[in-house]
Amino acid sequence: MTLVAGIDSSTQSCKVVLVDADSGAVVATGRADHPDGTEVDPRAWWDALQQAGDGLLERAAAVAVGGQQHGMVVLDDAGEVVRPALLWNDTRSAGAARDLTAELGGPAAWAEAVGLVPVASFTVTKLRWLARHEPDNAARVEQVMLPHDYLSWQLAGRPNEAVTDRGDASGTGYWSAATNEYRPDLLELGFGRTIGVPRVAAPAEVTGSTASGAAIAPGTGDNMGAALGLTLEPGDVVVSLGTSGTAFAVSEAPVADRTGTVAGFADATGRHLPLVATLNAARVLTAAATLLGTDLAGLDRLALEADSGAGGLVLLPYLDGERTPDLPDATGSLVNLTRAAMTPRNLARAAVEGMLCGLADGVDALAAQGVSVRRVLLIGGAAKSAAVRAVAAEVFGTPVVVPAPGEYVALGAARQAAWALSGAATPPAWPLDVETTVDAGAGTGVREAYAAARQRLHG
Ligand SMILES: Nc1ncnc2c1ncn2[C@@H]1O[C@H](COP(=O)(O)OP(=O)(O)O)[C@@H](O)[C@H]1O
Ligand SMILES: O=C(CO)[C@@H](O)[C@H](O)COP(=O)(O)O
Repeated sequence: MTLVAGIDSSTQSCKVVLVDADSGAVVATGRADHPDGTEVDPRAWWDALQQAGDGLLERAAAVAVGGQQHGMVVLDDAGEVVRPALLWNDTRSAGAARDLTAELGGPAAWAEAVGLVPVASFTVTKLRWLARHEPDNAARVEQVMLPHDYLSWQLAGRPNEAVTDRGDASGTGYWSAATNEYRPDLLELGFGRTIGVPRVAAPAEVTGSTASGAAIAPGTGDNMGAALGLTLEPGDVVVSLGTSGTAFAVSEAPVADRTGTVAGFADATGRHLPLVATLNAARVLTAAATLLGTDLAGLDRLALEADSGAGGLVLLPYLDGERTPDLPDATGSLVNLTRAAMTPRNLARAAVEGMLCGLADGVDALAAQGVSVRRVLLIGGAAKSAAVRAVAAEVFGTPVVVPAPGEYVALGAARQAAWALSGAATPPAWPLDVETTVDAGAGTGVREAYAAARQRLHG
């Protein structure tokens, strides 16, 4: 049996799956936590990868890394980390995003150039922040890479040339998914000078080998990894509920949304991955559970006991600021409190509904860009919640498919590794097992109440 390994180095943890390259069956898994915070020393991810992959990576004939997108990893001329990486959910570069948008001539100019409009998540804004706020650190920077690029480079023994892929490169703000080219002018606009960037490999290229001799595939961003790990059909939209909430679909054509709501990313197969991301997803539920003095199972029970609409309560869940809508300095709000409504059940329900309404707006934004939405595939840590599944079917208004429990980012990376190893024109056909499908729920006014509250508080 030929084994391949897939890695998901995401915000909260590193997960490794060892998979039979022919069937896609998972034969072993590993996991290690990442440090908390919105800036993290990339060496901590490398440590976590070695821990999670211990006893697994050596058994693989090929390996690939899926990683959290956008994080700014800056290295000096000796390949050493200059400062901790600023992550996708670090909002300190919101001002830089506004400046960069204006400097290029506005949102439409950015959408046209690289398929996205700067917000604090994107790498180019973090480089601008670094250049303006830490000039001594900035002066030492020789090259910039993304979290998955850094780990692939470490796995390859830190070669002279670092490698990335279309998917992750498309989230930097200085690479265009429409033209498949870097935009050195935009990198320079952001950072003030030219620095090294990884080479963008072909989707199934073997880019190097590990110390134990495994072939290294290009890897990709975590959302692109998930798209590859799920066998998507036309009309499928994926909603991932991890630290971030994302809604995305594979498309043949590039997307350039000048409102900035949909980011025109590339996927990991040579196509495109229009995507909407929120900063507040699974952790809204953990915060709500803490507030209610319960755990996630308790929150789930309470939310399912409440009526749809939470007695009128609406949570705008901008607990870590927000990216979509673009409100980096926002905080959360709980509105429509009355004595009757203010029960633990309604609070739990409002947390689930608020988290999902932001993603439902994201699915609508994808549809507005021409994405066909026939069903939603729900993945990520919070997709385990029964309340989330039930509310999702209601607010999305489509059937909600919950794939069998699995680490779909890591599986997608493994599938890419198997593809690179095979030398075939297309990825291996691995089946997608479904745990359950929840029928579309009837509209109950939840989204309207959410939209009204958002309009009232944030315009
Ligand atoms: N049963 C559950 N209900 C709600 N949230 C859950 C459940 N199980 C795990 N989670 C949450 O899922 C999150 C981790 O999901 P994951 O997709 O691995 O995130 P990331 O990829 O961002 O690291 C954690 O915040 C965890 O609390
Ligand atoms: O910023 C984005 C997508 O644009 C996030 O989706 C990150 O890629 C982090 O993912 P998770 O750790 O939440 O999976």
